Amino acid sequence: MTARIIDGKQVSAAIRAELQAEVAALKAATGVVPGLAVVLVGSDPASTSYVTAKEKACHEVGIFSDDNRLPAETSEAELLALIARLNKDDRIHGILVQLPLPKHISEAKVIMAIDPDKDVDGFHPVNVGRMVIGEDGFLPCTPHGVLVLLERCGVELDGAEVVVVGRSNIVGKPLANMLIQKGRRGNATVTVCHTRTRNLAEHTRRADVVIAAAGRPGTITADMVRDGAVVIDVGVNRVTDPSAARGYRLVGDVDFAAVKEKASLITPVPGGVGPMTITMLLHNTVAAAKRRR
Ligand SMILES: Nc1nc(=O)c2c([nH]1)NC[C@@H]1CN(c3ccc(C(=O)N[C@@H](CCC(=O)O)C(=O)O)cc3)C=[N+]21
Repeated sequence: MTARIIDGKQVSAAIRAELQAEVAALKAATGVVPGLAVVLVGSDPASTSYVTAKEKACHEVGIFSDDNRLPAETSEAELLALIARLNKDDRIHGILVQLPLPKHISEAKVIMAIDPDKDVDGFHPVNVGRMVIGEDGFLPCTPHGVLVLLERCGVELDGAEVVVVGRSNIVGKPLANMLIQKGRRGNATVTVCHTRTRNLAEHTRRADVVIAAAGRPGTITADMVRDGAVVIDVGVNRVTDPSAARGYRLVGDVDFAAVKEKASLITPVPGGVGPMTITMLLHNTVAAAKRRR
């Protein structure tokens, strides 16, 4: 079987157009403009490019973006003071602190300092707890983006066998929790695999949907995928490539060329899950602005 390639950019563009209309309607009805504070500490090239992409996406849909770029030497106390100020700022409905942070700053402390009602990343323990028990809160952007992508591509999850490869706090763990939840976009039977899983292929071969979120190129090869399976690649790995303009190339966790000959539906990297992550951030920011009214 040769897979249909999921166009994450196209799905993202459709959702961003819907959000743009929502933002315009909110502004017309109430005068409220959703605001997102983005905080970047240091100048890691990958982080800088993600943050720039987030700010650009905000402008496209009419969200006010408050750009906070701080030097790598910023102290933990200074960062916590900035967060306290943003928590109180009425123009700001969402706060995103780009991870990873420099080693001298505790990520756990910083995440805990963000008002849970402005935590559009869905990383605060309060929102993690709400997600696990199925209560309203902010869903983390990447796993949420995966579910919306599957839904918009007509993939039925009810009763499906889903194998998640990876157990990170930002992708694997929340994704597994969301997939087992009762209701729309849930009701799946989920197996979570990781680097200590004894026979990974034995698990992935049974899956109707394989979700790769291990952060390692080549994690999923063609022999590990059942004919006709749906394959979602969450990996974003930079590999050096002297022939590329930027000196590197982006690859996922899936051996795309071989797996696409076996799957029924597959996401590429780039252009798959990545754009959905930013789109769900915009979605959460608009929801935060509406909720606070
Ligand atoms: N507090 C926090 N929240 C995050 O959501 C967060 C974070 N920290 N730290 C880093 C990861 C990574 N992440 C991505 C976002 C967009 C793309 C994306 O748009 N990728 C494009 C390509 C981008 C390119 O070409 O470089 C694509 O896959 O098509 C990828 C990865 C968000 N993260």
